[in-house]
Amino acid sequence: MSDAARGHSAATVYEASPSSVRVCDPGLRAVWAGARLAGPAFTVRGIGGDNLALHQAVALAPAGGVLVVDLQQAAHGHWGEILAVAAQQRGIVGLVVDGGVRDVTEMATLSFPVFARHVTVLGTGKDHPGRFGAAVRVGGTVIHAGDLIVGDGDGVVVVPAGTVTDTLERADARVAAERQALAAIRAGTTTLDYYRLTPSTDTTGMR
Ligand SMILES: O=C([O-])CC(=O)C(=O)O
Ligand SMILES: [Mg+2]
Repeated sequence: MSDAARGHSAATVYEASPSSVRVCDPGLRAVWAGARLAGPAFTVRGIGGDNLALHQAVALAPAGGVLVVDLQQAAHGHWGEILAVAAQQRGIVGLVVDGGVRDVTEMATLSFPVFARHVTVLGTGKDHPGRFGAAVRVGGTVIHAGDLIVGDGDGVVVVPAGTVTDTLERADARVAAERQALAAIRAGTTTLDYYRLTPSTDTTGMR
């Protein structure tokens, strides 16, 4: 994972600041096992079933950026090996797309992280230019250019740009606290005792 989220997982980033971090719906998934990314959003709105906007975006996005693309959930293979190699050439960190992609085995081999709603071979047109830098709706949530995107095997979360520093500081603190909890649990403390949880159900008779 890149330094943009200091190596924190999507779940840690969310739990660090649940009132500000937004969660994409679980239909947006890593298309290969182990894919993870972190970086500022470069927002793209294209027309579902057409991928000219993606070819443009690869040429326009800054190095270190994550392409965040609204394609209206269209089940077409808008992105594949060719675009992944082109994106890597430009230093683009990964892709989050509310639509479909293909060539997922090749993207795993390239280690290019992609989060998408569909995997499908169906091809696209190349006729409709995109819009760049405006707010987009992806994974059921509104994402602005510059928001921090963090994706891994648990899904994709969005940290509004103005809250990144605070959220990552809280994430650091949460990881430190969880390290202490894990040490205590490995030493035999129950999670009920460690977190001072009082079950409301009487389980004394259950064996
Ligand atoms: O046809 C396209 O542009 C999508 C694709 O499969 C690739 O990038 O390899
Ligand atoms: Mg291809």
